[in-house]
Amino acid sequence: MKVTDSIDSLKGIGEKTKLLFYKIGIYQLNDLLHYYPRDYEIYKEPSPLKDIDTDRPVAVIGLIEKELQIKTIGRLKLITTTIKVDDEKIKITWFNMPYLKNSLKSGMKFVFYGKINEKKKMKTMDHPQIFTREEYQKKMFSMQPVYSLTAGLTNNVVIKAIKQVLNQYEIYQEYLPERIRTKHQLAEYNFAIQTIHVPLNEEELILARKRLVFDEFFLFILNLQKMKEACEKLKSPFHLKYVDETIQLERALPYQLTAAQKRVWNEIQKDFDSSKVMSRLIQGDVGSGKTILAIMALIRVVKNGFQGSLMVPTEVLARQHYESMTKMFNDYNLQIKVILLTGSLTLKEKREAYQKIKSQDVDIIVGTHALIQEKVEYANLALVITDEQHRFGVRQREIFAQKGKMPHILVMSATPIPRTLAIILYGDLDISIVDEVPAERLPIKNCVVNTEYRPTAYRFIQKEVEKNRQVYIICPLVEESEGLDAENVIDYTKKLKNLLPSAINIEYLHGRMKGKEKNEIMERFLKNEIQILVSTTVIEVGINVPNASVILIENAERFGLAQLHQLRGRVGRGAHQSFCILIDSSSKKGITKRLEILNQSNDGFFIANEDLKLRGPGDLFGKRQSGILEFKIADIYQDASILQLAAEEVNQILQDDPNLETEENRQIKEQIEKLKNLEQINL
Ligand SMILES: Nc1ncnc2c1ncn2[C@@H]1O[C@H](COP(=O)(O)OP(=O)(O)OP(=O)(O)O)[C@@H](O)[C@H]1O
Repeated sequence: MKVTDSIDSLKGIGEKTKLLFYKIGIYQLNDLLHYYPRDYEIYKEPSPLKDIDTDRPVAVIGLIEKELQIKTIGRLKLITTTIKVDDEKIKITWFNMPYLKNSLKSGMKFVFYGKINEKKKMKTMDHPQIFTREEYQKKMFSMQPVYSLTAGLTNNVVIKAIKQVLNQYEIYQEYLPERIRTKHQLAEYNFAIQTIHVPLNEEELILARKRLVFDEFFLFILNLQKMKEACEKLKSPFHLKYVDETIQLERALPYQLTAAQKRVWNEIQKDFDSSKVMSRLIQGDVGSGKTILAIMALIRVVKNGFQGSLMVPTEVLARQHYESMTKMFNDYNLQIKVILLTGSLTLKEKREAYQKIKSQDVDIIVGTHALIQEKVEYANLALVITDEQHRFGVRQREIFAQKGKMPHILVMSATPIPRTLAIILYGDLDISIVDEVPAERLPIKNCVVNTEYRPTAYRFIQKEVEKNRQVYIICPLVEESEGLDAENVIDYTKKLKNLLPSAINIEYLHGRMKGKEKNEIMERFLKNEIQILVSTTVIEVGINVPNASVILIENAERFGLAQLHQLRGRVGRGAHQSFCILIDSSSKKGITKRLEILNQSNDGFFIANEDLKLRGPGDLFGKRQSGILEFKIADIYQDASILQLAAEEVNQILQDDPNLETEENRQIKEQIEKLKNLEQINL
């Protein structure tokens, strides 16, 4: 057996389970070993209720006060009871486990393990695990990994599969020099992989995690540096002379570019003036006006007779850019042809698009990942604009190099990272910062409230709609989900429709809808035919509807701060006063404190820094920032100090041995090659 063996070479994994593993991106044993847990259940000593101040599962010893009740709702069986813990009552609900009635009787004491919530001043626990005290004693202090799953695949199946592999192999060869490991107290590689999946205690887990985080950063930075070296030597085959159309557009815009936008535009122009291949990152807070800079760069390219492309993370956003660009080019009579290329086009539409791209019948191609698929042949692509989620890494550059020439690259990012980190993480790119928002913008007014505030919020929303404004409402879930106590867009929309006058058009949007439906909803929202859009976080990145003035975020406690900041950035993009209402459905002090940070500031950098302070380093289970340079295990904020160390080591190594030729460094080189082949490296 080898790590490159297929997942179904394991015992107990047949065709059906194999496909479930495929769904979460696990094809080979190697993928499985690098599929790290998203969390761990830690069975700590049962705590007294008054000491519990966390949103993590805990164990409590409870006396069953009432016989279990069974209620059937459709196909769902709800089993409820109340337990008494230190003179306080907790309402317990299980789902579809009617047999519990036989073993859990009133007057008996058990250990209940689960999350404690508070609903209408009553403490609740949904679907807790139950143990006798003896059983719990045995389990105490053990840790169980929790993996991200897909419907049909259980945590246990993943655990069993991983254990099979771990039991069989001395999996990997250590490749990191002893010197580096000792200096930074890094655990051995095999130990780290083993322990991340089967930790014996928290101390070992922290060690294992540190090693894997270091590796992830180390290899990532090493690759970036190599890439930078390679790029610096490249001469661009595209000579892009200055064109008048960009200045004409700038003059015709309904607004003045901010000083920051002008500065960044100059930096881009300088790259074009030089003979090198541009690799530039434009970093700017939400709504700072990065898009117009991208458009101006595209115009310069097109007016030099070449093609440019804009690649974004979602179809909804691709369509938005496509439409606003087409309109802008028509309005200003720029004679530029734009085409949309996304996964949801029909085969026929795709074929037509490929043809037009190949014959240079179109100038600008806007789309999702579909843009870099094999079948797309560009006639003359000179500029690729992408966002940080689609890091335009080695592989993509290679694809383009194979397809022809090396285009200029512009990466856009709204991630607020301090400059020192940005320099490391985007080491291959020159950085431009749009550090200013348009002057006439009014700062967003924020409030963090609990669920009792909803009626007031709805009255406020109604008034805003009467003023012709529009509203986003964000819910974490698409539909009601077993065991998850959070708002969902489908029921929420129904509820709002009943509460608000029928003249107000309320619709919902979520990621599981078909592409066509999503487009239709977004188009209607853009035209103000829909006034209230109840949505999941599909609207998170880039969506631009300047007339929207309110965003209400339900279960705000469930989101990371960076994500909330992104969501909030959907309003305050026009001249209207905008508002962000964060509904905190938990009553935990720590969480509210976190949300308070958003209340204090609209500045992404400030928020990221405060968040970091609050979480403190080494907080293994902090909410990971989503959407930022997706590392498998590392978190750029939380692990900032390891990132620095890894960067220092890389610099040292490359300074001493640029081609990684010494015996020690050759092993590192081999590891990179191996991981690249296994697609296990974040490039
Ligand atoms: N200098 C300016 N003055 C006034 N409005 C501007 C200016 N620059 C851009 N805008 C407008 O501000 C809005 C937000 O700009 P844009 O969509 O480019 O933001 P962004 O930086 O891409 O933000 P996000 O990261 O949230 O997508 C748009 O409606 C745009 O037309």
